[in-house]
Amino acid sequence: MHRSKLRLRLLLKQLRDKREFSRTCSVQVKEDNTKSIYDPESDGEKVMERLLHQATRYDVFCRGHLLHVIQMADLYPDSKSFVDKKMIYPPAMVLEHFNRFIHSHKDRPNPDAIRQFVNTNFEDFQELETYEPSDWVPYPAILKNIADVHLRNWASELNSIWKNLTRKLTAEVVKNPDFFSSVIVPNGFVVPGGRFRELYYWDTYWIINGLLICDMMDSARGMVENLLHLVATIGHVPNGGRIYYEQRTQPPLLTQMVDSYYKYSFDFEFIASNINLLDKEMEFWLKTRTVNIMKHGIQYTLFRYYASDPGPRPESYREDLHSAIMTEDPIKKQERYTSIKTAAESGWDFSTRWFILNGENKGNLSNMQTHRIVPVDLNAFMHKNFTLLHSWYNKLRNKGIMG
Ligand SMILES: OC[C@H]1O[C@H](O[C@H]2O[C@H](CO)[C@@H](O)[C@H](O)[C@H]2O)[C@H](O)[C@@H](O)[C@@H]1O
Repeated sequence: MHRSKLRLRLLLKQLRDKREFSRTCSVQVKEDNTKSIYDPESDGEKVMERLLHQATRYDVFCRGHLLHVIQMADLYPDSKSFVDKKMIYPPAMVLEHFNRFIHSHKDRPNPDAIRQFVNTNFEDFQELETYEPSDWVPYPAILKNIADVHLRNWASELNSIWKNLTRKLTAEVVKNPDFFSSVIVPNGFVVPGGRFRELYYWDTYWIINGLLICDMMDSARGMVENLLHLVATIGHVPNGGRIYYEQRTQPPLLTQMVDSYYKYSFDFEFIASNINLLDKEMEFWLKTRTVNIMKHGIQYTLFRYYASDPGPRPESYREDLHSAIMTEDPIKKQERYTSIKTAAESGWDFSTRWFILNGENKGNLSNMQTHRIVPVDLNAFMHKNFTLLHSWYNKLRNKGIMG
């Protein structure tokens, strides 16, 4: 058979697999991709080129057949290990290799073959490097105010941890982001540590308050700028600095981080030049995370956490799929995934506070219904955000900066 026809057949098969897979696992398939390929008038080679060109790192690390096969093979104790790897080839080529691989194993590769496939197409890579922040000082002013010697030593030890947890993306990642799941940000950042090797949204709130206490104003501003950059590029702050976190956010504390920075720096210029982005984040919450509640004949618009993108969490794929395995109905299955992802978005993950059983806050993990709860703390955060923005807009107006 002509080579291009054979490749086209492989692609058609992959699309069919994806469709079947999307039926069972509710994973999204880009419908326009399937349109022209079934058009008998279309030039198969060109269509294939276009499809392969369109493939992105999202098709490898966030959705699709490859992710499903690799994560379900149970290769690593922590599913996050796979989605944090580097691709050795561009995404389109990795997917083409996968098509050939899956076809040559008649759709049923064994775990050893899958491991071999991963080892030839992916590698572990140090995406981050440690560096000593230029504003780090061994004796921040706060230490002088701590009378108790034990507490002062403890605070001094805490201050030295900044040097262990500060990271920046390596030049290789910034130059070739398509090979990685990392999201590019302009400045260095502090990571939580352990398996959490990337920045996290709400962790950054406490981190920057700690940095400010330790006189590290530039580092704190740099981290706030990273989150503002994410709002500018993605439209909201993702859960963390990985593409597989982009569909969920975390407790909305960016405006309050700007406020913390302002309280130390008195830099109102910083607020003035970024207020549009803070506003943009609020728009995101208003458009995607509100519910209307009627009480005593009055309608209230309140906020909830809600991450409803299809399928399991890519970084905990196998675990989530297993937790929904007993649920046959695809709508209920997706509800389960939504509930898990929404719990992750809340930052509290799998807390008993998200359980609902027979209308009461009871039950177990299988009764988790995070997206059906209106959390008081989330609404308090949003209230504070709007109050701050209101006062800053007033100040800008009084200064004649805004009409
Ligand atoms: O310290 C970073 C974050 O760690 C936990 O959440 C993260 O890991 C979860 C499990 O892999 C994942 O579901 C979640 O999306 C991640 O944010 C912790 O629960 C978070 O509060 C914390 O920000």
